[in-house]
Amino acid sequence: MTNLWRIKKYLRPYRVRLGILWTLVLLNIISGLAIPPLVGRAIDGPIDDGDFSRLWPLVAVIGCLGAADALINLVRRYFQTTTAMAIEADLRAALYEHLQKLHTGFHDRWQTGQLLSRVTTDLGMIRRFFAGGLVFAITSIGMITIILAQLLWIEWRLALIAIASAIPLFLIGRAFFRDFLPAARAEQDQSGEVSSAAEESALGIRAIKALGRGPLMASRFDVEAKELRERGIRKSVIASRSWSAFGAIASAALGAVLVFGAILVANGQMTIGNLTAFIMLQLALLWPIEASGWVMAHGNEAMTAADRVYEVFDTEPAIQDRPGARAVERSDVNGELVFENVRFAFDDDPREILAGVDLTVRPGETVAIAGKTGSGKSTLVSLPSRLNDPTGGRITLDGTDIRDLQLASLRHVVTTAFEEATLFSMSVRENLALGRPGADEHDLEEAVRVAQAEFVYDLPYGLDTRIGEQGLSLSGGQRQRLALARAVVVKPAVLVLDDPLSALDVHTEELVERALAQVLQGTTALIVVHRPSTVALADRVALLHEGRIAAVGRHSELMESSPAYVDVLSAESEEVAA
Ligand SMILES: Nc1ncnc2c1ncn2[C@@H]1O[C@H](COP(=O)(O)OP(=O)(O)OP(=O)(O)O)[C@@H](O)[C@H]1O
Repeated sequence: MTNLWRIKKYLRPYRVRLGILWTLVLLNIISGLAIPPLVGRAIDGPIDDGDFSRLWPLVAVIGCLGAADALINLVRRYFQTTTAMAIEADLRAALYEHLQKLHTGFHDRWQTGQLLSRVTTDLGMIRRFFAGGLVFAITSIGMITIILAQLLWIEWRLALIAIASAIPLFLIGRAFFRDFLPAARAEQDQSGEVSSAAEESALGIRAIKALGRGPLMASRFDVEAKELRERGIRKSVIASRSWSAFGAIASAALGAVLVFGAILVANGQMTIGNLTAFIMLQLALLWPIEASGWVMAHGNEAMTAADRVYEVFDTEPAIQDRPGARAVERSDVNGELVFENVRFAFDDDPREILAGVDLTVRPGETVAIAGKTGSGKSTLVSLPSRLNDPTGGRITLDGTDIRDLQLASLRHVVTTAFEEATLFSMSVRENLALGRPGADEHDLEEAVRVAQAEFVYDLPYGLDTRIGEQGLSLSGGQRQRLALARAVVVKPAVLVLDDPLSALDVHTEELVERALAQVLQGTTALIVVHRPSTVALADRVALLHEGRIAAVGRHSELMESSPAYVDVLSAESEEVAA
């Protein structure tokens, strides 16, 4: 309950709307429950006396109350739905913003499907609770209280029968809470597993087809989907059992009232009009009692949904601005990047990937990082833009620890292009300008030229062509060149390139390198290299070996002085040749 309660801060901006909503709910209850006593009065009065002149005014009042009830209902539903949707949209935006702040380690650990189901299904459940369950709950409590008061007023002995039926209802409700909550959680978690499986299959469709593993993946998906179905059925069985029991007890209570009511009428202790009003009210009680089963189910689902959503909200962004962090302007940066005894280990992994890296990259210098596969090159270059933070030592930019610089401004100054070129479902122009929304036509043209990505002008709508999810309609090399152009557009002070030319043919790579060399003049750059040809871009090369920089120098010097360096490059070139 506590997590669902925490959502109240998202309700605050809608205070006025919620105020109107609750007033309408109250009016709805009053207009609905005023009718049965009036019917009773009509039966015992004008109908019993056969005095129709007194009947019509009562009929008119009952008619007006019915019409008012329907109208209020309509307006209430409008407020209820629009307010709940607005709250859901706010929560979704907040959750998305929070996900953006969480460091990459969080996203490595969490399956995307589990996050997707939280952003979609779980928030939907919370909305349905606020739009339906909560309003029903409050309406039901209000109705039950007023109806019980009316029943006691009309005939207390019959009212006791109605009240006695509350005991088994309470017991069933308690058992329901005990069983339904874990069942709902299990179903929601499994729904995340199914989303993950579907998402992985969609992303990996090429690999699945190429390996001829369609049937295998389908059968694995089937297992997850069946599990979801079974958990869903288990949950529904618990809910239906309780709802049926609720309905059965309420109907039994109604039957008992009919029998005892008939005896009281026969003995002249109760009028027929009062018995009719009593039964009408008790029938009106059936609805909130039945609805309470539904409300409890929704409430439970919303509680587990809120727990799942707050698991994400409660994860503190591991990489944040330090207190007193200052903004850094591109124009103020010289670009001296220094790694001082930098250590790094991934969460929950005792191995140190970096075990004391010392490296100075001078302003405007291009340093290539070479090393065996898995030696930690990508890890090392993820540190200057704070995609990860070192677990020991520090990195300075112009002498200031990068953790003392505001994160948002740091990432405008230090930009990275990765080997895995992720493009977004937007136009080529939007993709290019992602890191610098104010970039003009000339900046984009220059970046496209540097990355040898002129093919974009031949796309059906040139720069305005919308490229598909992950740029799937482009080749690997084309995507890589666009991602490189995107990093170049930013004109950062420090450019980090994590093997961004791996998918290019040797000829294109040479052209890109030649153009890139001009851009790199005056830009501090850190480039992960695999191919000896890419090393040509660098002023110096640093060899990463067993978590440390084992050698630094010009390529030609290292070729002479470092057998380990020769080994790494020859291994890489054999791989490339293969
Ligand atoms: N998110 C992660 N969690 C745990 N370990 C990781 C994670 N990412 C990478 N590693 C491990 O860290 C080590 C270094 O990986 P990294 O990707 O930095 O190496 P690399 O030198 O860039 O490799 P390659 O040349 O193959 O791209 C590897 O052993 C890898 O298995």
